Amino acid sequence: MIENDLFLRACRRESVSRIPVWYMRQAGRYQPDYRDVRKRYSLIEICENPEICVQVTLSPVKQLGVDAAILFSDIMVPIAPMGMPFEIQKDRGPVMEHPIRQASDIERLRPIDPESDLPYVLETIRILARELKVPLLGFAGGPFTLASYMIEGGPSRDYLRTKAMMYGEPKMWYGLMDRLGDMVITYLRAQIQAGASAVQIFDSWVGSLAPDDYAEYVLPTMERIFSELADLHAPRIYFGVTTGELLPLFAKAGADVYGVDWRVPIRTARGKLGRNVAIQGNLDPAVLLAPWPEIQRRAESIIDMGIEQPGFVFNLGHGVFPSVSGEQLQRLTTFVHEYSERALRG
Ligand SMILES: Cc1c2[nH]c(c1CCC(=O)O)Cc1[nH]c(c(CCC(=O)O)c1C)Cc1[nH]c(c(CCC(=O)O)c1C)Cc1[nH]c(c(C)c1CCC(=O)O)C2
Repeated sequence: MIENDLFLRACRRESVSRIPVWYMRQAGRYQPDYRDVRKRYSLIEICENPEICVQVTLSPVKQLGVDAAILFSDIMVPIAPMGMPFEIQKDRGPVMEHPIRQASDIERLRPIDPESDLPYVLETIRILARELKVPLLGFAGGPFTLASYMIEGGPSRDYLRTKAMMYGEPKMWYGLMDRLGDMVITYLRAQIQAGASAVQIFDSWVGSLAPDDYAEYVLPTMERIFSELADLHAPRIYFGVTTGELLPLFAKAGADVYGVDWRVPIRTARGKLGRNVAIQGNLDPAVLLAPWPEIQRRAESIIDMGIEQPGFVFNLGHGVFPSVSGEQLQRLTTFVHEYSERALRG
């Protein structure tokens, strides 16, 4: 039962008494108890075991006092039931056994049925929805970001194979975008119907595209995804990294909230996105390694810009990383609550 709905109110641009805060990748290796669990289970085994997955999802909420939980999973989880096995390699990320190389690799991709393909994800969400006092975020990867792993075969810096297909084999590319768009719609609808109160699309690597190419090759699929999720009335968040030049096009995708990284100031992001959406972000996670006064100074500046208009959620500009101190995150969470409460009182 949700008792603290600040996050949902901010996503809907309603008035709040203080700014809600959560952190991307708030569950992970910076936590000693997460590292203990990972000694016994792989990441995928955690995701496939509702009892463990619930505890991993709950632990940062209890430890940090954040205003939202995010389902512990990975963007690659629904790719396996589409017919593409993968593994998560330590300190590297997702690696595909047989990356996409030809049209038949795309044609053989299957639609997912979350209840039969991913029952453990929906069971985890149902348990969390009963136990949590703050909203639960579900999530999926963005089609471009997912395609980059499926085509490159693993993490990439320049996405050469992905872009070669996008620019040179548009029929194949749109066939892949259509299938991944269908999967994201089906997967997020199932997460919301199981109990997620909001959803986020992590399109982490889409910032590698030029605006015209994003508009041509990716935006139509994003418009379809957000439009197909509208009737469920769960806030839809769209996040990417290095997306400053894409934001005017991001605004056309139809999300309710846009997550931005530290490269674009909140005020500038609002200018590019327009006034009728909420903003989430955008502390550079590396700042968490600086002394507390520097963290506080930057958090104040972000909050001062965030509260200039209704619809602001404090977050990092990308995920928490392993060497971050849990104590600093705890201190930052308390600071955001206290500083924003005073600032909003005027
Ligand atoms: C690009 C991406 C992936 N997965 C995800 C993204 C988008 C978010 C982002 O951009 O950071 C999404 C994701 N994956 C994971 C989360 C955590 C959710 C939560 O906070 O509970 C989230 C939000 C678990 C995970 N997924 C992964 C970890 C790493 C720790 C581990 O292997 O246990 C976690 C906590 C593995 C993974 N998975 C992926 C990569 C690149 C890696 C390796 C990077 C790393 O090692 O941190 C793909």
